[in-house]
Amino acid sequence: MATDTRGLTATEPAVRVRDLHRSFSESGGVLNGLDLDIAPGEFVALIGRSGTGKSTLLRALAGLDRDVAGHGEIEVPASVSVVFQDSRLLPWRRVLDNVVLGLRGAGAEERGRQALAEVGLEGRERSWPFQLSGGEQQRASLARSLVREPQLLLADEPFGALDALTRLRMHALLRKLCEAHRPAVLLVTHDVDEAIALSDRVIVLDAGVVRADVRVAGRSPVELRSFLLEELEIR
Ligand SMILES: Nc1ncnc2c1ncn2[C@@H]1O[C@H](COP(=O)(O)OP(=O)(O)OP(=O)(O)O)[C@@H](O)[C@H]1O
Repeated sequence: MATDTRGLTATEPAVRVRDLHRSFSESGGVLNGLDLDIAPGEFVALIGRSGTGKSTLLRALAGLDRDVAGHGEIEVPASVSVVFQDSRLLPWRRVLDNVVLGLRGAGAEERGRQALAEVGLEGRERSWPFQLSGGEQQRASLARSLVREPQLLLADEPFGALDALTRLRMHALLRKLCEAHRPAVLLVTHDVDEAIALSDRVIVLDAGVVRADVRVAGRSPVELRSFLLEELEIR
């Protein structure tokens, strides 16, 4: 199996990646011996210039890259949820049905309703996805992830398509949800300010390896921002 999944103990990292290599052609690797640990409950943002392998890493962790086997070690928790830039709600199912899709057990629907209430979509259970705004669709997508109580939440530019104000609202919501549910989070973003605002740690990926790995706590956001922009070679 490509990805090793397991239950977690308090002392183990939620995510452990060692010497991960991935290439898609003869001409060079996209991931070039990447190492990464994420602690349970830790929120890590992953930034890097376009094409540096962020989505490739996320797909490998999500188990969506079937050909990554044998290219390094990947350990992730048993329950992983993924949120993408588009909500990926099924258009032919109502919002609540999307949220609980695949869930079993008598309490599934009630848990779905609670998750929708948590993201501020109480009363929209029977709406169709097309009846929701872009931000509401992303909130439904977050509810669909969180109702599964993942130990790891992977998010690939989840707010990239939203306007600035909706984005800020989604930041506050995501922080609140993560504080309540405490999944480990890996958030891929192009937005340095989003990375600083949301995360405990920011990782800069460059040419498929970790170029910088910084803790946010205790650092001035202004100084951290300029350090990260330098690491991204944006001056
Ligand atoms: N399935 C694939 N087949 C061929 N090439 C791929 C595949 N997936 C990714 N690549 C290539 O790997 C490189 C890294 O892609 P990836 O999507 O991981 O970058 P990224 O850092 O997420 O970029 P961006 O910030 O632009 O989204 C790119 O050159 C891309 O074309």
